[in-house]
Amino acid sequence: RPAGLKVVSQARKGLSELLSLTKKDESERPPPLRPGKVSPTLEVPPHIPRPPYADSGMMPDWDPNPQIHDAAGIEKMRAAGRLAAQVLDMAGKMVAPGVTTDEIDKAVHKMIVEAGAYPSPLNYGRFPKSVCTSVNECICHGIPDSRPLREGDIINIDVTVFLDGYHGDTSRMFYVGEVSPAARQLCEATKEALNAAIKICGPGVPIKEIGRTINAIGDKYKYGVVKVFVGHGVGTVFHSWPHVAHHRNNELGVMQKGMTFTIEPMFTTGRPTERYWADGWTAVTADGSLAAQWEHTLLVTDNGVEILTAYE
Ligand SMILES: COc1cccc(Cn2ccc3cc(C(=O)NO)cnc32)c1
Ligand SMILES: [Co+2]
Ligand SMILES: [Co+2]
Repeated sequence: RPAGLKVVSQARKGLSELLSLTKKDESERPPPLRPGKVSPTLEVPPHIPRPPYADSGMMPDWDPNPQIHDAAGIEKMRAAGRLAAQVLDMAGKMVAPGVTTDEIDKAVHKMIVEAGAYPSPLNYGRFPKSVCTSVNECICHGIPDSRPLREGDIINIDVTVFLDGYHGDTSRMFYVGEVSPAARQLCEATKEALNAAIKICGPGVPIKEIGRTINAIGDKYKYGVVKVFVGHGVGTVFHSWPHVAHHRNNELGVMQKGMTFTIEPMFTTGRPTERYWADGWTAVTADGSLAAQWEHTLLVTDNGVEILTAYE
């Protein structure tokens, strides 16, 4: 097709897409396309113990039982949490303008495998990469790709490792160069909410107290509190009971000594409702507002909780 005509047809396509953006109802708009390309899947050497879904790509139903450990299990959960925190720290040090999330994925994959562990997200529900990288309006489960990070971006890096039969799961926010005060406040407030929730945890405490505590902080800053994604029991399986809601709720269940679970609140600067990219998986805020998330894996102790994924 002569170049001139091609330009006209592209302009027409762009215009119609622009017009479609003016439509009020978000669901009428075509789902956003991923800006980058997802690279081929990386291998994990066969000698490394792997979770059952590693070969099937299944996303198993959540185990209905809490993950409660004896002394030996606690030691293994400590080791998995420690490795996850170390890998996350390494990944965070890579964050800079021009670095792609695919490069971060490759470095995370390498460090986890060299530690003799399996990167838990890989092939979990057919997730194609070894870490979740959620940038700006991406709420969680962002898939690493060829998009270079840009000055002013905020990024959540979510690392889960499967070490010696136990998962450790943690995530943090990182700034790409200088970010706006509004973006910074969102990230700090979300971290404040996670820390406040951790403080109220302990044996016998109702799990719903977590959501009450986090929701109150979201309200204080007038942020959206994401409801659709929750924290979870974690241990020999990636996800189990309890569902740990980050909003006010009436879920049953209390924390028990020896139990391990995550708290992973997500706040948004706009409305907390999600929509999905054309890949059908990547959850982004429907109104394009920024989202932030922090996550720790916790162990309920005699008088509180131990943060298994703590970092200096
Ligand atoms: C394209 O396959 C997808 C797309 C989205 C989500 C998934 C499933 N999944 C993958 C990684 C992952 C991490 C958690 C977690 O608990 N983070 O703290 C939960 N689900 C997860 C697969
Ligand atoms: Co996580
Ligand atoms: Co998690």
